[in-house]
Amino acid sequence: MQSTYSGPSTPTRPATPTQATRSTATANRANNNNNSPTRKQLKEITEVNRYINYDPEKEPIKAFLRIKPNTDGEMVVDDPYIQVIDQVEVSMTPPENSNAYRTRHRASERYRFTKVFNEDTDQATFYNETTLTLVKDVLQGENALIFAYGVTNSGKTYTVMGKQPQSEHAGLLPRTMNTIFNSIGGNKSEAKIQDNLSITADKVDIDTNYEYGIWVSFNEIYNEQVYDLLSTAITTTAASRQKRTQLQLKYEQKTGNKYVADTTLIKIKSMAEADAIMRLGQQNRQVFSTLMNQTSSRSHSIFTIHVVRCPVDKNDFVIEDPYYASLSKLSIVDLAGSERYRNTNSSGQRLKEAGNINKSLMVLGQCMEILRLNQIKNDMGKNPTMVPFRHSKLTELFKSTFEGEGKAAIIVNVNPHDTGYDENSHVMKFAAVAKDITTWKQTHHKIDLQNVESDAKRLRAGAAQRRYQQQQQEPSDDEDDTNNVLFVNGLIAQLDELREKWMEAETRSTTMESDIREKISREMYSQFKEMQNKCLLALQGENEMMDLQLQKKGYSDEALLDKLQKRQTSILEELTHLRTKFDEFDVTKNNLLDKITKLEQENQKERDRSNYLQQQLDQHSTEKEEEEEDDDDDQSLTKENDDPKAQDAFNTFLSLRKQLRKSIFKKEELCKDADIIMNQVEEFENVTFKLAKETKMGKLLKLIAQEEFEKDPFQIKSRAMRLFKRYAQLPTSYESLSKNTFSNMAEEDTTDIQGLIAENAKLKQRIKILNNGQKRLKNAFEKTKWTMTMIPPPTEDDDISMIDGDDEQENNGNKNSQQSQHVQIVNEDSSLKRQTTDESPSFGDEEDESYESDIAEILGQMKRQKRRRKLRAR
Ligand SMILES: Nc1ncnc2c1ncn2[C@@H]1O[C@H](COP(=O)(O)OP(=O)(O)OP(=O)(O)O)[C@@H](O)[C@H]1O
Repeated sequence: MQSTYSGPSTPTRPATPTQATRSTATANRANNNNNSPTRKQLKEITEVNRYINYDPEKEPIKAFLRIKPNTDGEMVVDDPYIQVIDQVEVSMTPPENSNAYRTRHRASERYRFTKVFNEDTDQATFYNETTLTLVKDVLQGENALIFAYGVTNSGKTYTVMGKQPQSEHAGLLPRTMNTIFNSIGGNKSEAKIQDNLSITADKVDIDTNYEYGIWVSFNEIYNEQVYDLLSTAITTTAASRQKRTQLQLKYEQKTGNKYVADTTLIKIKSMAEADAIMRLGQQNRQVFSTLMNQTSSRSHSIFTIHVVRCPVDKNDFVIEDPYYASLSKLSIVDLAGSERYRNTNSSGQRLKEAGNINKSLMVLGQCMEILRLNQIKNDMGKNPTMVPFRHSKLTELFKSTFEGEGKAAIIVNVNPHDTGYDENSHVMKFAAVAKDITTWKQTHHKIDLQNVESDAKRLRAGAAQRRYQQQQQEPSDDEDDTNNVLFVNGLIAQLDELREKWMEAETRSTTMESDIREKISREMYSQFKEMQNKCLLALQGENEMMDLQLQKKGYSDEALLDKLQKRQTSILEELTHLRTKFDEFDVTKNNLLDKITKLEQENQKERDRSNYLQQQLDQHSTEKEEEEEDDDDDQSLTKENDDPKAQDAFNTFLSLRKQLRKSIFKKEELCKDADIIMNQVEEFENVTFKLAKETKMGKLLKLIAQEEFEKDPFQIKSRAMRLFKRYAQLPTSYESLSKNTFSNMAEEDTTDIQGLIAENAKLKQRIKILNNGQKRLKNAFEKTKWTMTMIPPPTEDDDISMIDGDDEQENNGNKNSQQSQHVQIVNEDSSLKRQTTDESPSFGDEEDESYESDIAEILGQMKRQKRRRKLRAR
């Protein structure tokens, strides 16, 4: 049966007189005014344009209104606010309880549609007058989109899917599938479907020069996420829903349009299969209850039919070349309820759902509005505004359709018995905007199949068979039916073949892919193996080299070890030798120490003897001097004093002076006799200055007063000072005495002194020799001690002759670090050699110097005593 659908076309319909008049006037005003038009003006311009500037290449979005009948159990609105004026127009009068009544106006509003379907419209009529033409377009290779818009419980799902029994209440989706299979599948298919579904079999003319393949997908947009309703893994519990795989929208490389990536795409072979698929999707669809409607759908469902067409040439060859094949799509969308969430008492998840539903619907409305404005702007030569398609998944997915790639139809469902005026007014306005949008008609270039040369060809089986039968038999009325059956069978066989080919192609591609993968993996594996072998070979070579090197190294190590062991042995021998030497040196050292002790004792004895001799020498010298002085004094006094009394006094006083001098300067300490003599001097009467001077008593007293005594128990020193002062205060009338007493020393005395000096010199020489011996012994002792306790650091002059020639060659550059042990031993040895062989001492000058200083001190003492004597003489 051929469709008789010829639905009303909005562009051809005249506007109502009032609208047309008002719109034209407004448009004229807008044209005369260069300022930007207001929204109202734009709307009016659109109305005018729709009729005046009709473009046959453009296709406006069709908008169908379906008013839901009052079904059982629904609340009945007292005052119906929708009145159907005619087939394309309704008016809505705001009731008193509506917001519109309170805030804006009370006058009724009129809304025009492509077609208005009242409550009595059955499903078949609605389908035939709204969808059938789009199905035809899809089978001819065009894209189409139908979406049902309306508040909850307005009849959207009923319109799209229908309800049981399907024979009467099948929605436009099953009817579409039925039409498609009727159209492309032939009579047999039709009969089968009728038995099962009891849907009136609509059929559209198709281009028989094509073979058709039908594929379907069923998706859901819920909370701005896209899901697959045909996924086998779908579960129905709310918790598991959260884990459903979210699908992504991706760009088609060829067209740049968005599609749902990785969604299940099922090839449908019959209406029965299509029905099963639809029911599966419906079961999986999200349905949540709200306070307003227990069966309210909270998601948008999208059922897409993909029609693939492959051309058939005049020789009944199906050209399976993708270049000639075409794909067209028909999407049927059951939108979620468009009510506003504040009216639903929603909360939590429901509120989020409502927000998202309304967001996508709001974006859909915005897109429609801007598309419409852009059309007007385009007519006025202005730049278009960006359409916010990407603000929601729904608009993003159907962007291409709204932009002109295919036809679109909106089914607006209203339920005036249950839904409030304000909600339905909103829906009406949306539809009013949508219907003003035009999309471009798609032009299909006829493919010239006469000279198609393609490798992807196969003979259409059914057609060949039919042709053969036609040639064999003359046609008759009965035969016509038979031929039809044959034709249908041929078509079915052809489709089966097509399907098989399809499957083959798929299998081939899958096999090829797997083969390629396997080949690549084999190739990679072989390359990997080759690389592995190479690496292994290289490693083996390296390993062998290493082994060789290790062997060589092992050999040289052994040699080195042997050498080291030899060296160790030689070092041990050296060590033993040195230890023996050390023991010997130890004995020598002890002997030397004994010798040193003896020499020191001898030295001390010699020193004592030297001191004794020095004392003797001093005493002798002093006595000589005194005798000399005494002789000299006596001689002078004899010459100068003729008076006997004076002479006596002089002699007595002189005697006292001599006694006093002897007593004081010959003894270490001032003893009793000095005190007695001093008393006599103090008590001596009539002492004159002259007497004190001539007897040199004053001088002696002065010397005594200046001298330092170890002990002075009788205060000789202070008493001498007092006497000296007393004598000094006496009147002076004497002549000075002769001065030099030493120059007249007797010759024999000088001889004695010379003898003593000579003896002293001999003693000195002997002391020096002893000191030298002592010093050498000390030196030897110190060396021995140094060897035992500390080893000095090596010097450049140190002997390293113990290191053999080979070692020197091996150890060039780091001698010091490796030979310290040898150097230490050699040092010790060489030092010991030096100690035993050197005649002249290398140190020990301090001892010499101390000895010399001792001698110098002795001589100094002698000189001092001599000087003192001279002073005394003076
Ligand atoms: N034209 C009609 N004739 C008979 N029954 C109808 C009609 N329209 C709707 N119904 C019935 O009304 C009820 C609500 O309709 P439906 O479920 O299609 O509303 P809806 O808009 O899809 O709601 P939701 O947005 O919640 O999915 C259903 O039981 C449906 O069968």
